[in-house]
Amino acid sequence: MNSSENSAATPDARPVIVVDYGAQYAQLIARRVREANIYSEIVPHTHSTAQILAKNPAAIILSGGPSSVYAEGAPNVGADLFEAGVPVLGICYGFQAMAKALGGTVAKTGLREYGATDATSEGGSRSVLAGLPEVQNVWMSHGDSVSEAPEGFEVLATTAGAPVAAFADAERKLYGVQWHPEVKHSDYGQRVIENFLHNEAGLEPVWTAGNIVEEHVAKIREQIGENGRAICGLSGGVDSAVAAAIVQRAIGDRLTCVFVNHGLLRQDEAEQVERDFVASTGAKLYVANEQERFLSALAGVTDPEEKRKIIGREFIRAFEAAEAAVLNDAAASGEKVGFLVQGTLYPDVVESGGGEGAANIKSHHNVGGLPEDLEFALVEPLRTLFKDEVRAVGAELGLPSEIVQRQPFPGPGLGIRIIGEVTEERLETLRAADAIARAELTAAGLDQEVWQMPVVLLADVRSVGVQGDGRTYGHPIVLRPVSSEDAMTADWSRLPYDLLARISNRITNEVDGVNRVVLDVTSKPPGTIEWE
Ligand SMILES: Nc1ncnc2c1ncn2[C@@H]1O[C@H](COP(=O)(O)OP(=O)(O)OP(=O)(O)O)[C@@H](O)[C@H]1O
Ligand SMILES: O=c1[nH]c(=O)c2[nH+]cn([C@@H]3O[C@H](COP(=O)(O)O)[C@@H](O)[C@H]3O)c2[nH]1
Ligand SMILES: NC(=O)CC[C@H](N)C(=O)O
Ligand SMILES: [Mg+2]
Repeated sequence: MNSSENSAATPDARPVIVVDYGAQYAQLIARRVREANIYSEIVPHTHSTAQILAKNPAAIILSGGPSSVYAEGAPNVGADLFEAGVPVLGICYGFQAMAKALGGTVAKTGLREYGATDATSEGGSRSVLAGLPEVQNVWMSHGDSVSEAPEGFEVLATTAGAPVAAFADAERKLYGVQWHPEVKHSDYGQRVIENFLHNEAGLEPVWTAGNIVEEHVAKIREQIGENGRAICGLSGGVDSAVAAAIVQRAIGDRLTCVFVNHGLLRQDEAEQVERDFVASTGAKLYVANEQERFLSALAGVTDPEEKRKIIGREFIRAFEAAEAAVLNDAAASGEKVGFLVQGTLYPDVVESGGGEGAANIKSHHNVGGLPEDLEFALVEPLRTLFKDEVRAVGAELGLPSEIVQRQPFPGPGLGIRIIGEVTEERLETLRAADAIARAELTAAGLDQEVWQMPVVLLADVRSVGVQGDGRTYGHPIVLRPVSSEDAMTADWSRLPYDLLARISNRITNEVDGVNRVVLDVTSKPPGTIEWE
């Protein structure tokens, strides 16, 4: 998505639906569609044709997947999906499933293609390959092939291992490619996707940062009403700052931001949020000092999910208390209250098991960690966006780059970075170590290279050390620097050794009770970014 000019047009609310056949790349397909300035959502292949069509899709993309279409129990696509008049693009497994459903032939050819391959296409209508060279480098990952295209289809390309590597039926607006246009290794992949969306399906590229802001401002005005008032949970992070700015644009000073100091913050964080946020936005800010509430609720708790649920619940209790403190008069005078703005993003929803068909990986405090007796009506303008999209929206709203480019910090804060029970003493230890690591990363000029760097205290692990000629029996600190595009996947950052050495030296010298610093070299998956 671009931060864009043509904000006058209204966005096409109809999504492009990506049907996920268990692909490694379903998320990536949705992102590429969004990069083409068209809104996209993912659904699992267990959705029936009726469920898919109920979403009123502007187009449909069938993803790749690990199965073979001819195997018993393989996920199928109903032939009725192709009769709805909605343009469809099949990719890899999706392409094969489409061929089979429409009467073509798919077989195990024994010709496996993994990685870079040349696809050749000559003459004909070109269709989704319009404007591409006749021989292009595409990225493949298949062992099955379409050997005969269904009736009515034109073969658009071939490769050494795939006699039918791409096909099209322009009349019915049905298309398929054996390769993966969504991965960057396919040289013209994005062009194939854009040809499909813009030229063949005829969709306007109007899903832009400017339009998202306009659409949400209008929706929020309607939801909150003429005389409604709202509070916004503000953390100092990007998401809540952008959410607050959108809502402020919609209802002005009928919005009050509430910053909860839950005692799980990093060093100097509370002061910094109070200072910077108000200075750059002029928003009304109420600071709720709730350290006691959270720490006593967390006493004795070690299970990560339990911690998250407790923190999610206490956040809501803190918001209720704050609302009573700041909006009591408004409620008494008959104004509408009870709206809570949160900076919830798409990945928070997916990881909390709220993405359709997704597993519950961990309960994000603002989604899966919400209590059942929640009485607020939630206002979540960023709920369908990825982080980089939120940053584009923030820039569009004119927020300063210190806020827009800020590294993420989870709402449950240091509470999920102490492995073991959360106590005041452990928080102090972790705060000191974290402050050193952050200061050194900043001094090395690497804040923008690194997505975020959780610093974790293994409070229940001890190891033997030697410091000042004496034996120590202390705790390890874990550094978890990662690079990422949207927090859904991540890789560990290759920080320079001398920087790591400086951080390690300073932490073991300056922080009492810590005698060892270790580096987490796990990507996501399999590890998540946070340890709990
Ligand atoms: N200390 C806090 N006080 C009030 N609200 C909070 C606090 N921490 C988190 N929240 C709420 O929970 C939401 C989700 O937190 P999350 O950390 O994902 O977002 P963020 O802090 O706004 O941005 P970032 O992900 O960049 O840290 C926030 O957008 C905000 O509404
Ligand atoms: O506001 C939040 N509430 C939460 O409960 C939460 N849990 C993880 N995170 C942040 O989400 C991103 C992905 O983290 P994980 O790989 O650990 O799931 C990373 O950026 C994490 O810091 C949270 N943010
Ligand atoms: N990546 C895919 O979608 C693979 C599809 C199918 N399993 C094959 O091997 O051809
Ligand atoms: Mg945060």
